Amino acid sequence: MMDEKRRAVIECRHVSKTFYALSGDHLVVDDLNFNVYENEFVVLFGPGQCGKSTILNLISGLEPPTGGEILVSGERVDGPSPKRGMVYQTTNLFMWFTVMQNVEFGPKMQGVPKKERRERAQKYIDLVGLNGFEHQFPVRLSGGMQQRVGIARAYTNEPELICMDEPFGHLDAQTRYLMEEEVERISASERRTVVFVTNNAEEAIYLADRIILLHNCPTSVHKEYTVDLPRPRDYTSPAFLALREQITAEMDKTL
Ligand SMILES: Nc1ncnc2c1ncn2[C@@H]1O[C@H](COP(=O)(O)OP(=O)(O)OP(=O)(O)O)[C@@H](O)[C@H]1O
Repeated sequence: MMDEKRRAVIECRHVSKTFYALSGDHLVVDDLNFNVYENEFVVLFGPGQCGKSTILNLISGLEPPTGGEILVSGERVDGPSPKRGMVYQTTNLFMWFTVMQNVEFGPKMQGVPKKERRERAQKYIDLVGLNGFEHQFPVRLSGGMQQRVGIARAYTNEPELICMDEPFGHLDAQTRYLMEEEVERISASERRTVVFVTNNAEEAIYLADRIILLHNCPTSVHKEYTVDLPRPRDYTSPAFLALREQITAEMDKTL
């Protein structure tokens, strides 16, 4: 069960977001309220185009809300910050940099001395299973390996919060399962506060401490589920399948 005394890393309070355009205003987020607690793995789950990426962009400070406020570690978000790491569906790696250069880029920009940032980058390269690939260029790596680089890059900044926006959406089913297991393993050994976006119920249940089911656009919190199945989870266990059925049926009500 969630211990409400834990420190809130994210506080979304009455958040709304409207995109203004000549063709008409588009209300995408409407009175969104939720907290995410320290070291919690929260999955934002909802139908396609409901506004999940928009919420992550608001939390990471890439977009300002039009109403309400978002606090991260008690401070109002008013722009992007290296304290909030992002992992995207497309890896956005620098193709002309090696794996090591990609992973150490964040600390380098923050002026972390070379020895320290190399050690830090190596720790996370090892953690994601890319030991031996430090000097390869991303183009030589598979999609799953490129996502590992993206994850190592996010962790190497040692952010207080990592946002992952459908990071395995482009991967084939088998690689996706493998990467879900990898994220499970990484977050078991390196606890972080993670907000992970998906529209895949299985992925949500496999990874989440808590699932926030979102309404269709304009989005807000429809329902929350604390997932207390033992880890690593078994996709085929009766409890897993029952929860999947329950959440999928509930999602149909949000459409
Ligand atoms: N910069 C923008 N300007 C105008 N409309 C936008 C902008 N960004 C997102 N939208 C609109 O907001 C709605 C929600 O988009 P968003 O990408 O947040 O949904 P999503 O749930 O992440 O979708 P998916 O599951 O397909 O990735 C969509 O209708 C989209 O067209």
